[in-house]
Amino acid sequence: MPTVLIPGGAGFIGSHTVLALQAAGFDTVVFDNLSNGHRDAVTAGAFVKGDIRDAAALDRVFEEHRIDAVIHFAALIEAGVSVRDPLAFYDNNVSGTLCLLEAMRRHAVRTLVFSSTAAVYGNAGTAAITETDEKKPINPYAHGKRMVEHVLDDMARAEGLRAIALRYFNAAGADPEGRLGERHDPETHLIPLVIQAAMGQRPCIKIFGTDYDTPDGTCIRDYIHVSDLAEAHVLALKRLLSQDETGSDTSQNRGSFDAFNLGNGQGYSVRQVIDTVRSVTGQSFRTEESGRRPGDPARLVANAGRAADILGWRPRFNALEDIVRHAWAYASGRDGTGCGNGTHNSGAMP
Ligand SMILES: NC(=O)c1ccc[n+]([C@@H]2O[C@H](COP(=O)([O-])OP(=O)(O)OC[C@H]3O[C@@H](n4cnc5c(N)ncnc54)[C@H](O)[C@@H]3O)[C@@H](O)[C@H]2O)c1
Ligand SMILES: O=c1ccn([C@@H]2O[C@H](COP(=O)(O)OP(=O)(O)O[C@H]3O[C@H](CO)[C@@H](O)[C@H](O)[C@H]3O)[C@@H](O)[C@H]2O)c(=O)[nH]1
Repeated sequence: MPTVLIPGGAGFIGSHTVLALQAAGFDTVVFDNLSNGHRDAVTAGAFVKGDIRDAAALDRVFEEHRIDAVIHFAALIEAGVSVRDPLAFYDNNVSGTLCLLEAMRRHAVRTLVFSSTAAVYGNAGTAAITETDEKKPINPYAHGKRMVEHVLDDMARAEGLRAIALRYFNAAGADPEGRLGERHDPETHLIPLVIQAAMGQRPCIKIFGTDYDTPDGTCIRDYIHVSDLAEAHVLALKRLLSQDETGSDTSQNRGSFDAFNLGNGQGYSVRQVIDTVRSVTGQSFRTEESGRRPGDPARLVANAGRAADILGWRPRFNALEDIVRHAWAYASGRDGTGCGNGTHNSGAMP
C-alpha cells in the first residue's frame, strides 16, 4: 500500500486521520515538531520529530521512507492569536508549507491533501457556504490558508501537483472507541472548554460576544466530528491516487487543484453548544458574557454537497449530541473521574 507522510499528524485531526489511514491499509509516517501535538497520540506507523521549516529534516524523511503522498496538517491554529502575532502564523503556516512543497518537488512527490479552513470565507451570509462563494478572510490565520490554496492551484497548473484542500468547519468530538481525543494546551476551542467547565476544571465558560447578528446574539458554527473528517482525508487521498494511476481528467503531466467543504450543514450558536453540553453531561456550570474575540466571523455553516457527490463522503456522527458525548467520554476518561460514564459506556458509540 502507498506510504503517506503526515506533517502535523501528532495533533488532534492528524492523529485521528492516522487511525483512519491505517484502517484503510496505508502506511503512515508522522512528521511533527510537537509544538502542539503529542507523541503518544501517534498510535500506529512511524513517527519523526521535526519542523516543516527544516528542509534538511524533510529531506531525511523523504530519503528514509518511500513517500507516495502527503497529508499536511501542520499549522498554528488559533485565529484569535493570529490577529496579535501574524508573523508567527505566516512563518509557520505559509513559509512552512512552501518549505514542504519544495521538499516534495525535490523528491518527486506530487500528491497532497491540505488542511484548509472555513475561515477562508470570512464573514459569510446566512446561507450555507459553497466552495465557489467569495473568499474574504478576516484574520491572518485564514489569509495564510487562502494563500496556500493559491500556491497549490498555481503549482497544479505549472508543474503537475495534484492537490485537494479540505476546508474543515469546526472539528470536534473524539474517536468513538475512546483511543484519541482533543488535547490542546492551552485549549481554546469551545466544546472542550465547555466540557472542562462541566467537569469542574474551570470556574465558568466565557461567551465571546452576545451582540452578533444571529438569533441569540452569539456566533454560529458548524461542528463536525473529527472521525468524519479523518474519513474524508482517506477519500480525498484515494481520489488523488486513482487520478495518478489513470492519468484521468488531464494528461499525465498536468496537475489538479480542488477544494471541498467539510461540515454537517447545521449551525449551532455558542449558547446552543453550552445547552447541549449541559443536557448530555447532566452537569451544571456557570457562563459569563464577555466581549467579542478578535477575528471571529458571526456565522460559518457548510454546504458539503460537493464532498458528498464527488468524494462520496457521508458523515456518520452528525448529531451535536454524539459529538459532545464522545468528547465528554474521552475527557472524563483521561481525567480519571469517570464522570462521563453516567451518560456513556466506554466502547463504540452509535
Ligand atoms: N481544529 C479545527 O477546528 C480546524 C478547523 C479548520 C482547519 N483546521 C486545520 O487543521 C489542521 C489540524 O488542526 P488540529 O486542530 O488538529 O491542530 P493541532 O494543533 O492539534 O495539530 C497541528 C499539529 O501540527 C504540529 N505543527 C505545528 N507547526 C508545525 C511545524 N512547523 N512543523 C511540524 N509540525 C508542526 C503541531 O505540533 C500539532 O501536532 C491545521 O492545519 C488547522 O489549521 C483545524
Ligand atoms: O471560551 C470560548 C471559546 C470559544 N467561544 C466561541 O465559540 C465559537 C467557536 O470558537 P472555537 O472553538 O475557538 O473555533 P473557531 O474560532 O470557530 O475556529 C475553529 O474553526 C475554524 C473553522 O471554522 C478553524 O479555522 C480554526 O482553526 C478552528 O480553531 C467562536 O464564536 C468563539 O468566539 C466562546 O464563546 N468561548
